[in-house]
Amino acid sequence: MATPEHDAVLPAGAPRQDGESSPTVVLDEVHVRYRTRPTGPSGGGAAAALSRMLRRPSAERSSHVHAVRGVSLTAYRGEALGLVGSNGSGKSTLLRAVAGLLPPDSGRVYTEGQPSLLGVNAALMPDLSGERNIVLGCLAMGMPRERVREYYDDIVAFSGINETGDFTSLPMRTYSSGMAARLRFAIASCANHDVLMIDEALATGDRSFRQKSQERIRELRADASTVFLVSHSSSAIRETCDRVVWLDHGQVVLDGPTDEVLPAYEEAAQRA
Ligand SMILES: Nc1ncnc2c1ncn2[C@@H]1O[C@H](COP(=O)(O)OP(=O)(O)OP(=O)(O)O)[C@@H](O)[C@H]1O
Repeated sequence: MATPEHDAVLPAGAPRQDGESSPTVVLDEVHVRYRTRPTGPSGGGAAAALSRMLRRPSAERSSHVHAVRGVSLTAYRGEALGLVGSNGSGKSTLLRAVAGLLPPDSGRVYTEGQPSLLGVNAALMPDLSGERNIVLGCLAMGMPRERVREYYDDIVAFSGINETGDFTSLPMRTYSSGMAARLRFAIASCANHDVLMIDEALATGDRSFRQKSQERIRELRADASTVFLVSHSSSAIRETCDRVVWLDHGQVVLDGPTDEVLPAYEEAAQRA
């Protein structure tokens, strides 16, 4: 069995194509399991004591969810790759493994640079103002302070959060979910990334914002970034991605051009 590992750089032996289309992410037989423990009433109350007395010994054992099962794929510079699959098929887990947030149990993840994961729950601070979150978010992505100042106005303009008032000075908890999602996307996509992963973050924006973000994704790709997009919206995938990976129960069902994989996935989803 291969050693579980997340390698920051692609090894010399990784498959390479000529010129610009070099690989940015290589997954080699990646397996990810979550350890889970059965829940029950806790603490010293009567319900907890009764629950402990009634619990069978086997329920004490922790079990696991095998969320990603032997996924292998290679993503290249300039590629936008959509991940589709039903709820619980392992899409978010796979992205978290690529981002280095979840170490694989076995198999290997090679990435070029540090991938940035933009999820619906990206860690912005609800009690801090939009302005503070922009600065902290950029610093957290490793951007030098001077660059943050340089990008600040663009981020505010792109997010559109000040269109109806001075929202940058207000705490983020006062934002609508769509505004927060727009700000997250604006922060994450302001700089070039070798690998940018977007997990359903486009879903909350309105139509005009979705168009703007798709345009931004095209620019990132033109600058040779690789973009992963997880979405339940076929139109977002169709408009953004040229390649689609369909996951089911943690395994790759199909991996290929969008116009081949997406119709097959949609047909299977309709039958289910
Ligand atoms: N923190 C966790 N602990 C235990 N199991 C988890 C955890 N997160 C996800 N899982 C399980 O792992 C499997 C894959 O979940 P994942 O969130 O990756 O799927 P998904 O394809 O992104 O789903 P969705 O489309 O609903 O967002 C599911 O069975 C889920 O219940």
